[in-house]
Amino acid sequence: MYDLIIIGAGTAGINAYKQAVRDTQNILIINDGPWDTTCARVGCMPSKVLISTANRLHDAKTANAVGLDIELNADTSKVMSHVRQLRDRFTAATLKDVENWPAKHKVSGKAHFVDANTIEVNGQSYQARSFILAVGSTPNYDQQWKKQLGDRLITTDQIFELPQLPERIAVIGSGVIAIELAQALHRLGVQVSIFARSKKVGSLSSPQLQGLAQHILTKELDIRFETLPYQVQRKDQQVQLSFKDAQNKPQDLLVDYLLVATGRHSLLESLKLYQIDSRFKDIKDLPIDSKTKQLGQLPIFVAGDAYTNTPIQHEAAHEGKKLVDNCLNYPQIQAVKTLTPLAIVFCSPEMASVGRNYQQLKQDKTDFVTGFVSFEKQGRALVLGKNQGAVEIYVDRQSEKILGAELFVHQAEHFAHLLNWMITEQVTLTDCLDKPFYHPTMEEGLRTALKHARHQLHP
Ligand SMILES: Cc1cc2nc3c(=O)[nH]c(=O)nc-3n(C[C@H](O)[C@H](O)[C@H](O)COP(=O)(O)OP(=O)(O)OC[C@H]3O[C@@H](n4cnc5c(N)ncnc54)[C@H](O)[C@@H]3O)c2cc1C
Ligand SMILES: NC(=O)c1ccc[n+]([C@@H]2O[C@H](COP(=O)([O-])OP(=O)(O)OC[C@H]3O[C@@H](n4cnc5c(N)ncnc54)[C@H](O)[C@@H]3O)[C@@H](O)[C@H]2O)c1
Repeated sequence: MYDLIIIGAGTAGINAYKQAVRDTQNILIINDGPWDTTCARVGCMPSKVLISTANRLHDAKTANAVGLDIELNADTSKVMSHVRQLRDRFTAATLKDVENWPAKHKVSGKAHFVDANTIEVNGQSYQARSFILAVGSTPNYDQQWKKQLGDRLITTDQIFELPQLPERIAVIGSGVIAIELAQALHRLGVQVSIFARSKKVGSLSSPQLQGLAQHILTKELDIRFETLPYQVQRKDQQVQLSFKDAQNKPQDLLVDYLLVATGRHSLLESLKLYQIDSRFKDIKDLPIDSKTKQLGQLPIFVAGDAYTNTPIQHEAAHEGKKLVDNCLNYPQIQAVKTLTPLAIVFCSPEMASVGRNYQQLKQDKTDFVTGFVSFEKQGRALVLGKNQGAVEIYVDRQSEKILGAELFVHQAEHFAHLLNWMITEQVTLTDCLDKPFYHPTMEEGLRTALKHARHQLHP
């Protein structure tokens, strides 16, 4: 019997293995499919390469904002081979790591449970005292649409394999993946039409920032809010979408591909958990503790995207690593959800959310003030030709500690880290304002927001 079996070798599983192997050699890691992680193969990394190239082109094409006039064109077959080349470099690094692990620790194949201590892979049984389930998630799409459209319906599992970018694409969804990729494709010259079932774009929960994001992004992108196609049909090598326009008139749109970005679902369903306990049939209703990630009262823990409200890479890595202690020290277990929340959307301007977001603070009836800054007239943002967007910083009225922030601004990724670390250190508004702010920088904008909050606390 193994001390621990890890199922899934993505970000969470790999981190769990690397942590566990320090304490025991009596472990096994099982993985279905490639051993190079969703993040490196079809997620974070190829998407960020595509976005980065698209933003370079966009900056050059809009260089009149900084007094330049540049004519440029993109050969999208070169762009796509660049995406794959860099992607292959990232996946190769992960695979090299895995290759160095002892062969007796690794099994390739799809695992499922037989009982609480036994799993089966490729017809063979393995037993363990504890398990980490790190099986990740997979894109949602309508099976009927897939049948009709075949290879013309794509998700993030296929898009990075396109030899070149098509002329026209329709995107379903206006969440994180949809908005990142739709904007990148648009900036690379693809005619993009976005169909969104709601009136929300990206991840922002603050009504003011959400409104601003909709306003700014719809100036650049063709987003049809609260509109979904009622019919899709394959027409030779194209897709015809039928939908009703804002005047409720039927319209048809012909595109080369339909990119479906309507969320992802957990692969826990592949594990047949109901063979452990019949109450585990509905994977949306599993008794998994949100802090310790324990399944029921069993020595079974779930890491990463398989079960989370934060399906992001660093959370998956952290959970994978931390859950090893819960497994090897069982029944002594502790919370693994310990990181101050941090989420970034790499659209442009970038969106970010740090600590508790606006909606959570409102729901909890927290007594807070909002320090606001617009970057439209901010000095450094004007110099960079990136004077768009705004930031909200939420400050507790009693303790004057920073509780959270939402951002929609150029390079929000850097502000988000600064603010996250300040929240983690439980820094107060006065502590923050006592720090140096170099001139002229975008960070001076943060100081404006902090001062705005202070003014409300001490008019
Ligand atoms: C397009 C896209 C862009 C993204 N961009 C970012 C970003 O910029 N920043 C960020 O932080 N996050 C990003 N993410 C999210 C990030 O990729 C995930 O949070 C992370 O990959 C989750 O890791 P994981 O270990 O939980 O799952 P995975 O890496 O998916 O690993 C799960 C593994 O388990 C295997 N498996 C499944 N079922 C079984 C079974 N029954 N038996 C054996 N093995 C099984 C799977 O085949 C897979 O190898 C992005 C995701 C996508 C799709
Ligand atoms: N920058 C990053 O960190 C990054 C980038 C990409 C993905 N991710 C992670 O991946 C996760 C998944 O991203 P996502 O964009 O797939 O999910 P999401 O939840 O952000 O967006 C899903 C979108 O699909 C729509 N939708 C859902 N069901 C639908 C249906 N039946 N019909 C039509 N529309 C429907 C939603 O309204 C929403 O617009 C994210 O939550 C994020 O954590 C992170």
